[in-house]
Amino acid sequence: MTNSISNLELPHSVSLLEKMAAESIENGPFTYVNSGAGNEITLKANIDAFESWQIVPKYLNDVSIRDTSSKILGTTFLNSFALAPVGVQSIFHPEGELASARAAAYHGVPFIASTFTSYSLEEIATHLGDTPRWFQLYWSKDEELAISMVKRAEKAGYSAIVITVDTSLIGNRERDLNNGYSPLKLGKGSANYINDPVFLERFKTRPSSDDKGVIEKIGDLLFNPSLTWEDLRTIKKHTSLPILLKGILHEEDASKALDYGVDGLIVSNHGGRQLDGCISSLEALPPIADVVQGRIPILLDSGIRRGSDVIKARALGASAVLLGRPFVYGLAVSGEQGVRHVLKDFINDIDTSLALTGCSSMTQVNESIIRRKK
Ligand SMILES: Cc1cc2nc3c(=O)[nH]c(=O)nc-3n(C[C@H](O)[C@H](O)[C@H](O)COP(=O)(O)O)c2cc1C
Ligand SMILES: CCCCCCC(=O)C(=O)O
Repeated sequence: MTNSISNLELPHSVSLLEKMAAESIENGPFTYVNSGAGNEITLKANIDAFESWQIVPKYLNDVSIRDTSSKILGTTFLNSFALAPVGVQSIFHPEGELASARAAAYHGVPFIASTFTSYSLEEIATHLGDTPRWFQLYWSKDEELAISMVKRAEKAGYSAIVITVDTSLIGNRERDLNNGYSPLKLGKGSANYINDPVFLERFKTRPSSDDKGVIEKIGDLLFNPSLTWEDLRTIKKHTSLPILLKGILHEEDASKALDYGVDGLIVSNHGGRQLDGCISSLEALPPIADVVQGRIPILLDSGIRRGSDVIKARALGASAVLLGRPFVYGLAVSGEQGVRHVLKDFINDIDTSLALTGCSSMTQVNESIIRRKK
């Protein structure tokens, strides 16, 4: 890995950074972040969907002072976005989540830590300062382990739990399969498991991340295909933190989420990494927003690449978005500096896009400024 290019040499577009990332790290990890499931139709649809909507700006408003923030479940999103939960970040840079956490803290961008990280959720928290953080839960087959992770997150200052629901199994990621590349088998996402008291109790002795038995056990426990809506009642009994569901695409599921007292939704197809051929996130958003009617916040990810995407997502009903692959490309190219660079550009682009839409605040962005391309 090179991972140490000076900021002056870093490009100001995600597509160029993506090319640079391909040259900076090995093919296995690059393909892992870059690829999607199956024929990558949904991966492409996520980007195309943003192109199929157009902003119709309204001018001659005073936009000299602007506010790009939004407040969601008590968390201030300074620029209406957070970092998406991304697992195994040490395959892109040795400092992995610690580097991206420091970059997030530098810019005050909320951070969502994955269950499947290379560093433990407690260690990541120490690199975040007072930056808002949420914890993404892969609800383990071992319920006690899942609850233990939630409790640890609560103790480490994470202020919401994001349960990913689109991952009953891992998607059919053909390019990774063809490469024979699996970060799970390399033991790169074990930190939250080998530091968990419930997991340790099952193992009796302290396991190491590259122990074959540990890797097998994590692989077995990681996802829980038997999970149902009723299981949400269990988690609510064990934590007072707000619960968001990540991966909601159907408006009927949004309606069920309201019935089950869920606190927020993240409309997402996991960046096209799970079910190929499923709807793009942006297309899924309007019917969900219709059902929700502002009762709980809606966030969106999958395909967010530039500031105008944030404006479009907001206009169609999202309060904020999550940034995924672009920050990982920055991490791969230049560690913390690379992520900082991506965040700086993205923040500037959001601010510029807001002003050029003719709005001085995100609260003014609504359906009146967006039209579907004919
Ligand atoms: C390398 C990588 C790892 C990811 N790991 C997780 C994860 O651990 N948990 C999760 O809920 N989503 C995970 N995601 C999905 C992201 O949270 C997000 O939904 C997706 O990246 C959005 O698509 P985009 O990056 O194309 O915008 C991962 C995505 C990538 C690219
Ligand atoms: C190799 C299995 C781990 C999957 C967890 C990370 C993830 O969600 C992803 O999309 O990749």
